[in-house]
Amino acid sequence: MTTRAQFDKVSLAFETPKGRLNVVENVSYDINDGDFIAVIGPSGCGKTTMMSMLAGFQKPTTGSVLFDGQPVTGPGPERGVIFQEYGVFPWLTVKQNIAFGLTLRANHVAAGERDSICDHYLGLMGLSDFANSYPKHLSGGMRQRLAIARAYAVKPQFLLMDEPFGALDAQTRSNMQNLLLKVLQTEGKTVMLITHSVEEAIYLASRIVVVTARPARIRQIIDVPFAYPRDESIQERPEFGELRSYIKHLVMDEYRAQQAQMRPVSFSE
Ligand SMILES: Nc1ncnc2c1ncn2[C@@H]1O[C@H](COP(=O)(O)OP(=O)(O)OP(=O)(O)O)[C@@H](O)[C@H]1O
Repeated sequence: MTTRAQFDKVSLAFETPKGRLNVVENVSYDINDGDFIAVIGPSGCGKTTMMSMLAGFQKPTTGSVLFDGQPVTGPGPERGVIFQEYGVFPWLTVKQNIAFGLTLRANHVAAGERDSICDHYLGLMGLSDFANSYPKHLSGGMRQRLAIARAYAVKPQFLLMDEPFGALDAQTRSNMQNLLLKVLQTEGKTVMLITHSVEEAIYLASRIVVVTARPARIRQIIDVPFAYPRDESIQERPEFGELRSYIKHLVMDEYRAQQAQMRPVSFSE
């Protein structure tokens, strides 16, 4: 199996006015081609920071983050990113936003094809009626779907998704999860997804990385025992319920540790 991404003894600390804040500590794991990794852990523990090193937005303080065997030095077209506050340009219309990545050199496609790709994703994301609207006229959930459409449209091999479905209502969230599974099945991608939902992690992922309260360390890596393609019926299976209880327990444990740490916020040095 080909290794696509590697975290090798990765730590990251921020220098803040109050001292050094350790956010990620000694994290090592590999992401292989075709893996779907879900990262779960308490709020503020360092999940986004961990992902942003693979996206190329942050550099580790010690250790290394590799993509296809090379140290990550910045963002790249093979890594499609859906971050919470990233990816929708307010000065472009909905359709222009989806088309944007397809006009860049790395993903360039001819105008006619660009149009049909845009129409396809506008339809899939339920945004066809808003093709010529600007993002400020969209609801939070619609903006989020637009960010997803933009990332999918350029067909990156590797998707980095930070809480991509967090702002969506339950029905849309479930539609988006099923659509992601379909996209993976047809396009064969590798995914790293941050989520707060244990159910979402089990339903979508092949492996779940449970991280500790800050600084984020690996608490446990769990293989999800369900084959792809998956459908919602797996959520009724007893193994799904057992895994859910087990992971919720781990996450709750770390959540409590994080709460204890918050009073007062702990800075080293
Ligand atoms: N540039 C920065 N400078 C200083 N501190 C930072 C910086 N970026 C993040 N932090 C701090 O690092 C910690 C981890 O943040 P991060 O966003 O990685 O957590 P998270 O687990 O993704 O949280 P959430 O689940 O709430 O999105 C937080 O305490 C945050 O305030």
